[in-house]
Amino acid sequence: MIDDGQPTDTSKQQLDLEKCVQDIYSELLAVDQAEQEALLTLRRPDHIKYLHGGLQTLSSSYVSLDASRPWICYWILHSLALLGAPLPSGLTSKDIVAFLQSCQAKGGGYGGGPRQLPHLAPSYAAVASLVTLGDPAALASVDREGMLTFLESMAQDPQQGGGFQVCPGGEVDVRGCYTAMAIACMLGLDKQRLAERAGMADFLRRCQTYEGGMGGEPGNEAHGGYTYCGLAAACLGGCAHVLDLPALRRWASSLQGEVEGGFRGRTNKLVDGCYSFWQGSLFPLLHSLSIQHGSLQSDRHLSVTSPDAGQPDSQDCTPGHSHGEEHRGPDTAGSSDCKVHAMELGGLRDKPGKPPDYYHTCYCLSGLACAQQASDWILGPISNVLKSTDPLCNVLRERLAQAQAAHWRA
Ligand SMILES: CC(C)=CCC/C(C)=C/CC/C(C)=C/COP(=O)(O)OP(=O)(O)O
Ligand SMILES: [Zn+2]
Repeated sequence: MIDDGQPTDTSKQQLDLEKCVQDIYSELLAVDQAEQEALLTLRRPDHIKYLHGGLQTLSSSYVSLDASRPWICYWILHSLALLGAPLPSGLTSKDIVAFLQSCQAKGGGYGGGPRQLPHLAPSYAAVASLVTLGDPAALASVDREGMLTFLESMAQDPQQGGGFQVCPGGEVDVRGCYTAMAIACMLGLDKQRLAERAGMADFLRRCQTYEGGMGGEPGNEAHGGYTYCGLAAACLGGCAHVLDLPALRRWASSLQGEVEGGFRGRTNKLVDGCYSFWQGSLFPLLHSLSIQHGSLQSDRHLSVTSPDAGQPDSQDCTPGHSHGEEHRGPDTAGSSDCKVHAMELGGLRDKPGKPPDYYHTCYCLSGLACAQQASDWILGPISNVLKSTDPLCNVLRERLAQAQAAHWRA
């Protein structure tokens, strides 16, 4: 493209965003310590209120996200779990299990809504929701046998390129690999056998690009969401050694916003809160794979275990598109909207100037939890500390351990 010196839409948005962040910093510096602490305090009650509002109408609303109802359920439940908050009054775990049950397909797997055909992405969201709920009835509501049959039927012939299709006739991409592996991990199914059946190691190897990140399918641009799916799937399937991990780490580091902080999803795009998880969680995964000093351990399987899982099956838990519709196309960040305290209603968002949504609330909090777990240092008051999440399945570590123990006993 010829550079005519005129700012492009993206570079204008970038400048707006940088100005906005500078305003926020100046504001922080201008106030005394007590006020600074208030500005840096995670507003739990507001976030919880916002999340509760979304769950109460789960079975009747979200017509425009009709194929994403288990996702909405997961985003809200996991956000509440990270915040250590209960379900809203008047809604029980039983109600949510019943709703997800209505999305479970006859032969196994979950659709995006009641009576829809099964798809791997809402299947992941439904299983992760049930693990997050944590009670025995929630876990028992999953047709594990049926799910295994569904997962096996999505595995593609390695001779034809391998990988997992997301639904019958659907795309074959790294989301398929990730959701199949994460579901198998949460349900205590044989991940290794599934990964081999789909020739997953070679499929994932071919998704890594010259930049070091991974695209959705071989030949596609490297993107944070797909790189998370690719690396986490490789870790879960025990084949991370096929990836060029130092290159992946360099790429992920290079996508940090130098001025405004946070992460962007791909080269030359704007930072966005949800990449705090998609990109930010790559580092704990890489750390666990022991490439800290630029060299890999000689162990071929490079397992990552959930440190506090500690259950018989946890050794085995080695380390959609559902980017909410509201995510697309960043508007110009209006600087009057950009003050730290401007958002009064709870929820987290893509960037200043955007409205909050459940998807961004979930992944901003998940990214924050990963960052808190990775260091001894907490930004803001100690009350900002969130519950610990498993960076592979992105459910609370304690709930994953509980689910795995339950399968072990069954
Ligand atoms: C568990 C699971 C199924 C995860 C899905 C992972 C994920 C978020 C994939 C990325 C989706 C995508 C095409 C984003 C680009 O949106 P954009 O062009 O609006 O954003 P950008 O400008 O930031 O690239
Ligand atoms: Zn986003």
